[in-house]
Amino acid sequence: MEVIIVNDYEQLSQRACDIIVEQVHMNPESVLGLATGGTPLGTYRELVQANGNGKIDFKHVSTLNLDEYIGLDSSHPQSYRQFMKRELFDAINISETRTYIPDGRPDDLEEECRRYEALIEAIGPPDLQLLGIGENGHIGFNEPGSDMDGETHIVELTESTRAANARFFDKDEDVPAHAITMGIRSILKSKRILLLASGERKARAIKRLLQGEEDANFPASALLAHPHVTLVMDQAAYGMKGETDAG
Ligand SMILES: O=P(O)(O)OC[C@H]1O[C@](O)(CO)[C@@H](O)[C@@H]1O
Repeated sequence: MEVIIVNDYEQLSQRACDIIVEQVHMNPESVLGLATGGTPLGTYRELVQANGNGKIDFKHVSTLNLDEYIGLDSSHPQSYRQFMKRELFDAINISETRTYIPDGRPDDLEEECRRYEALIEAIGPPDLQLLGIGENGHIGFNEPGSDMDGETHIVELTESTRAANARFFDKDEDVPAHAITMGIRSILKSKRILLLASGERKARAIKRLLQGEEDANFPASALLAHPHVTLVMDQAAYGMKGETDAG
């Protein structure tokens, strides 16, 4: 695992953007795996700016998102489809037809899981997968105890994940209880993984990851088996005193 420690969230976002720009320069038809949550917001802001300045062209890029809440229509403001539109897609020159996110309200959930996994194979796998890490070590919505060899599936969210995500909703009880997520095996199919961690509240998870032991109770540890992971974190996530996190 390549480890890059930067001073603060701003530098982290800049560095992540540079890595994505490099990837798209190398292959203008890149497939990017994208993530939601607070951590990638700065990276998306930088990418929007880079696109505006002509430093990156998304015309031939495709994207595959990790996950979606179950029960939220794709037009719901807190759905990950709307999150991605707001934070990135609507502000860059990407064709919406090339942006893929699981459907959170399909007729048949199991069929949707199969469809999305087949899509990962057909469109991807991603050349570069952007990832955040949960305080409990979750990646995508793969919570502790998840099948380390699982593909796209339905998960029940833990109370800690629901509490962490409640900040995006008006009321705690509005946070969905289930999600559809790429499995750990689906994530590991990506050619390269760019893992981002910012802020003190991620320090415990990062420390555990860097201890280097694979453990199903700590899903991020599955990344240890991947040949090309780049971890970019700020000093606070590394456990050094530093700036505050992404919020
Ligand atoms: O970036 P955040 O908001 O700290 O979230 C960390 C992880 O948790 C999730 O938001 C899911 O709860 C992931 O999408 C994200 O990578």
